[in-house]
Amino acid sequence: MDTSQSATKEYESKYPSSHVAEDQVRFTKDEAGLDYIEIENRHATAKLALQGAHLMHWHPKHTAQPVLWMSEQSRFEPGRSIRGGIPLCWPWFGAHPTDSSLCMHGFARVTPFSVIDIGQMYNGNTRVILQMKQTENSQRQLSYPYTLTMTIEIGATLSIKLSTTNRATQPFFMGEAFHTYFNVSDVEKVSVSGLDNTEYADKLLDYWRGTQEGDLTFNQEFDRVYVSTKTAVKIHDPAFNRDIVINKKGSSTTVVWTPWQKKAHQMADMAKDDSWRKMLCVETANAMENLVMINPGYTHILAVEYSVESV
Ligand SMILES: O=P(O)(O)OC[C@H]1O[C@@H](O)[C@H](O)[C@@H](O)[C@@H]1O
Repeated sequence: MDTSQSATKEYESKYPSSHVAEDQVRFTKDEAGLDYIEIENRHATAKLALQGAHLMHWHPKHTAQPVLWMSEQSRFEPGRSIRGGIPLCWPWFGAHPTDSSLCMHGFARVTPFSVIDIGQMYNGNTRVILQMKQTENSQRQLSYPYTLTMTIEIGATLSIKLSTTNRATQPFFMGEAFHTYFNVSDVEKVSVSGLDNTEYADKLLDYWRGTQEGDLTFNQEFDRVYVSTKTAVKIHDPAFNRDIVINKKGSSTTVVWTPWQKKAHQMADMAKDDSWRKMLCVETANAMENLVMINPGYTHILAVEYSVESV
């Protein structure tokens, strides 16, 4: 029996009542013990890690190139975040507001999730519902009771919903983001529209505040948090003959980041070549003054839909 068969058997015995779309889904496990779900349906291929509900690959069949970028040097280890794809930042974005010893971008991206359901949709899409497990590490960092559920629908478009329910008796504040690494032809040859006239904090200038004029283009390290913006954003990539369209709901912040060579080469999980040029992060977020307050018993949903248009 190969690793994927035994992982599937293990899954079936754990989740006997789940509606598994067997011909679309394969469960695998690597040597480090991380679990993955590989999906192929008539619209797309995808792969996700259960640690961090982390989508690593999505390639709609109507486009020549995958949409998500993954670092070839990414490490796959329990408790370590994966470089590329869609890391999930929760329940804070960036550094923890009061305790710098806690991990950057929150603990969700290094916490295992359980499978709640996997099913085939009427339109041929595959929907995966995952819920974050409570671990000693997560409880140490957030003692409030909550439920965090991620719903990922894989098709010609990709829809992701992160739902946070406050199960405590007092309100709680949180930051969050889908920290998506997009696969681009060359970061210097793409532009981003949809943020014209939007206020931003520039992390490279100690959070200096400015207002965006026109489309974004990139010729050096770029790290800006665009605040109080709910608009759709497009990545125009003429060399790949496509636009990537990012439509969002429940998000008031968009973060745009490219490390450029020096920073990319300082990162242990990025290659010391030019592969950083093939990525651009456009993150659907709630951060800074757009933190979300959830009242007891209420649920907040952060949602995004990615689609690819030929140009
Ligand atoms: O290395 P990490 O923790 O995944 O963060 C990567 C980047 O994430 C971006 O969202 C931040 O704006 C950057 O400042 C940061 O460098």
